[in-house]
Amino acid sequence: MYLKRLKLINFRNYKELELDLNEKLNIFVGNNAQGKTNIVEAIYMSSLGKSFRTSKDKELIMFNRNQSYIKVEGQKKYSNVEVEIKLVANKKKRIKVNKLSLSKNSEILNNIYVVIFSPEDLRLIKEGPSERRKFMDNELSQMKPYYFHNLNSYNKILIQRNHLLKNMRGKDNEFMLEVWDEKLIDVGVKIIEERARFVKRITPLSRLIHRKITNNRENLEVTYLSNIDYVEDTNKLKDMFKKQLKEALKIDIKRGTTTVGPHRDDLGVFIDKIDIRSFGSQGQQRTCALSLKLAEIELVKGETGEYPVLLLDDVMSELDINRQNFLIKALKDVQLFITTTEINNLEELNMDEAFIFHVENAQVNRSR
Ligand SMILES: Nc1ncnc2c1ncn2[C@@H]1O[C@H](COP(=O)(O)OP(=O)(O)OP(=O)(O)O)[C@@H](O)[C@H]1O
Repeated sequence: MYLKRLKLINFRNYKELELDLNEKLNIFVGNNAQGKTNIVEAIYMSSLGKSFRTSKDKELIMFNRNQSYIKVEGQKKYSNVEVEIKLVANKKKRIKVNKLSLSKNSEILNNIYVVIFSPEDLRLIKEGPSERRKFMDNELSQMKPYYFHNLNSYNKILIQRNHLLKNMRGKDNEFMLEVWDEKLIDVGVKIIEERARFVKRITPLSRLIHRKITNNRENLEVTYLSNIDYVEDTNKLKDMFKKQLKEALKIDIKRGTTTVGPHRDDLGVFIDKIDIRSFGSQGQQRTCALSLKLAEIELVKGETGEYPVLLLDDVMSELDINRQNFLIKALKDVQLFITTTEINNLEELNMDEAFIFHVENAQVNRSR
């Protein structure tokens, strides 16, 4: 799919902005703090209904204003799609898809598909497990709205269970946990099963891409490190979760928190059996992150029939010329949005068809 038009009112530092977009390549160039990432952020919002930079919608509304509006129009293989988001200070955001108001904001998912690649993503392998869980969760949420729903439910149940655990010390009321355990297991198992499927699909895709980037020198293996000992049978998995919760009960009460469950999952990333999270060079870790991100694009295509649009926020200058080269070649079918402070760094891009937007203090001017 590709995006055709973007409109912003009182969004971040944009009082009013309307842009026609290029089907293939859009480059936003400008100095720091001018408003480049704000544009990418608005596009991301139109896909997932939330920002990748803040969980506080209020921060997205222009200073000293109380409302903000985003409209993104896109073209899919067989249909148009239009997403509108209205943010009002201290109120729930309102979202329309193709002019119809959504009763639940999670219904925004599965309309516009984006994959974002930022400098933080390059650190995906190096950082802690929460970043890798986020990697799985964001993609799964976008492709499968019920996953997003389950994840939210799981987190709410977890908060309740932890609250109860904190108030249990010294009391004989363990039976009160039973109802929360049952709910936690029920939703948790659905999350585990989806993540296991996700990793199974992304493994061969990322391995293939990684081989190409490294000229067949490295063999990438991605594994799902489920915190609950994974078994394919749903009922057995539930039993396992139950058993592990029971075994951890004393520790959980002592610590006042739930120590087992998918909120403790991780991804294992190995090259020729070596754990890259701990032993990879910085270059290897970056290449693995790149392979995973590119695999994600293929996965979205496989699941939805549409290529997602790719948001490359400040990332090109962090890649060496070989990796830039590979990225550009691999992405010829994908609409790109690139933010950069220096256009001369983008030597490998075919600028013939590109739209180049110069961003200065929230003023956007197209030079071609
Ligand atoms: N709610 C808001 N209202 C008005 N201005 C805002 C708001 N939030 C952020 N800004 C302004 O937006 C600008 C930052 O924009 P953005 O993050 O898009 O920068 P950028 O051009 O991508 O810079 P860099 O190259 O450093 O990443 C800052 O000047 C900041 O003050």
